[in-house]
Amino acid sequence: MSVTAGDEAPIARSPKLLGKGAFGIVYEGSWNGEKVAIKRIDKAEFLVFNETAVDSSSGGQQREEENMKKLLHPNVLKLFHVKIDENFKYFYLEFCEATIGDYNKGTYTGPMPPSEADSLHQMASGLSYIHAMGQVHRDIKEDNVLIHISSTLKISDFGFSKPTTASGSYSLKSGIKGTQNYFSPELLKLAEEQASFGILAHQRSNISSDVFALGCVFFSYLTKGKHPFADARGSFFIPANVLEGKCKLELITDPLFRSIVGGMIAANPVTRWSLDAVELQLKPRLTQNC
Ligand SMILES: Nc1ncnc2c1ncn2[C@@H]1O[C@H](COP(=O)(O)OP(=O)(O)OP(=O)(O)O)[C@@H](O)[C@H]1O
Repeated sequence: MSVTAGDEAPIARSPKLLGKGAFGIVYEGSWNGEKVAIKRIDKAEFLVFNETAVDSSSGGQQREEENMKKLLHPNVLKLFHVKIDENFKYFYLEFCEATIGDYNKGTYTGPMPPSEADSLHQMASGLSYIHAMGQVHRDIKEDNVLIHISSTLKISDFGFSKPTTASGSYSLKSGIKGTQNYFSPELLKLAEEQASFGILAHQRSNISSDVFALGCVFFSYLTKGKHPFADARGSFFIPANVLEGKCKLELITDPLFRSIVGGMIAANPVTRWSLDAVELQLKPRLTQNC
């Protein structure tokens, strides 16, 4: 991983747009002759968007860079290079074909891992590695699992990631971050407290909230895009259903996958399954040597 500064435009004149996120635009580009995805973050926009939530130690883009630099795993998106100019910061990322969200919607029909168990295992293995490296992701969702042409799934987008203690806990002093429809019940309760009383300087959360979010991603992957806590009223009611434990596990037809997802989205973080347990349960079904 390298960092450079300079005026030379890193993005071609008419670049191919790959997607847009809350913090930046992603274009196709090249790095050392290899096709890459370049995520361009506008420094000013980022600061306005994040002004109430800046960590005392670093902003999100700095965090994304620092955290990604340390990670090297087949199921975690690789950061090759960072370039900085007056207005933007550019992340040169491993190029992927689509997201799990695209696959679920049917807009991506390219190469995938050979079986559902392989896909689930790859996602669990990437997240487990991130946790083992002492980080919590905090924004696991179907659009943050990318599909590489080699039929490999990769966890991406480290803008909200943070260091954890050895036991997997982390401070909420910079606020609760992430995507609400993937929040665990304990995070939703803390978010309600935060809305009433302000930022919870002394509260802590734990990597098990990432496991809950990945359980929701597993569910949507296995049901082609459904959310376990959505009902006929639409996605607006997902948080209320999470708090009431109203989920539709029966939509997963395979009993093993149903029990794994049930364990991952358990309401109680203490009894929620660990990723080690998830990987162990999937092992007999794997067709690939992971
Ligand atoms: N490495 C990549 N290769 C190919 N496409 C990518 C890559 N990274 C991101 N994209 C595309 O760009 C989109 C935006 O990605 P980005 O990480 O900026 O935001 P997001 O995670 O989708 O949203 P948000 O940041 O709002 O949570 C993705 O949904 C995906 O379609």
